[in-house]
Amino acid sequence: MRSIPLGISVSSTSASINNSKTSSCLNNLNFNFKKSPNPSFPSRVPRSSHGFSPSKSGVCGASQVVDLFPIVSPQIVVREARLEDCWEVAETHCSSFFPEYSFPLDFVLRVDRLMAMLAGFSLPNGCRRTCLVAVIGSTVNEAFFFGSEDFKIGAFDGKFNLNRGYVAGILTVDTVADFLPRKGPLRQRRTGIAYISNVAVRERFRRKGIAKKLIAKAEAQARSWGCRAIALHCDLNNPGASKLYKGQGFRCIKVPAGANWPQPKTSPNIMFSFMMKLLNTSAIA
Ligand SMILES: CC(=O)SCCNC(=O)CCNC(=O)[C@H](O)C(C)(C)COP(=O)(O)OP(=O)(O)OC[C@H]1O[C@@H](n2cnc3c(N)ncnc32)[C@H](O)[C@@H]1OP(=O)(O)O
Repeated sequence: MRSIPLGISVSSTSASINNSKTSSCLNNLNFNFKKSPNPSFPSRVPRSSHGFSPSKSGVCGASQVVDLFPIVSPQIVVREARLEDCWEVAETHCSSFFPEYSFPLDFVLRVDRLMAMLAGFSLPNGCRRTCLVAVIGSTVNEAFFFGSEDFKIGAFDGKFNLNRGYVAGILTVDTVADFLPRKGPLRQRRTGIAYISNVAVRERFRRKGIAKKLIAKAEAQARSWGCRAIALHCDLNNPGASKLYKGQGFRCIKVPAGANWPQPKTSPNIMFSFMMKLLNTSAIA
């Protein structure tokens, strides 16, 4: 057990949030479909359809194989989402979190997600938010852009490039930290802790190390914002995601019994572990 500067203890073994209200919300998506659980925290974990098996002890894992033999796998670039990515971001999100939906509901979901992203999200003053994408097959000169550096449309960069590649994975990182306990009598927002949500990789691209790359980039982004830690909620019934985050150095936070601990708003049946990782701030990317 080690301690993280939050006044809470960190267990490296199992996830435990001793709060029965583990239902709750997704802070940065505007979905309102009653049928669905929180899209960021799916109750159903789609199984991957890759050709590799997860690593057993001492055996090289699938995503490690891709790291070792990059030649046989297409190049994956992780970057900030731009305007031209928005439909594929919506598709990746919906197909990963709502795989059971079929036409026409799946189409409505994608349009809803797209509108939410383009409309933008209201962020408290000083908060940052970035949607990262992992793209495959972006071969031509990445330097040729239309639009402007400083212009943002919703969660997207206002510039775009006709050679955009294909979005295979997504991740949102922000500094909103809605799910952390507030500080002091004024209940001030905690600063310096970035929050990851909406991690999704298209089913046919899973177990190739894409989520690992997205997380690494999110950590670099958080460091560049001056954050000292990064956190997330993970559905306890999502063993693949838990393994991913533990493998990347996240540890489960044990919330003290009776603590007034904010929870993501989703279906009341979903239980989450809150996971956190301290960032090595000397390694600014
Ligand atoms: C904070 C949040 O947003 S939680 C929500 C997480 N998202 C989802 O559940 C959506 C549906 N699932 C997905 O999109 C994907 O399966 C993800 C995001 C969980 C994983 O994406 P991937 O690109 O496949 O992960 P990646 O290839 O980087 O895996 C890295 C390691 O994580 C672990 N891992 C990932 N998926 C699995 C799995 N299904 N079963 C077991 N271990 C897994 C493995 O240790 C893997 O290493 P290995 O392949 O060398 O054994």
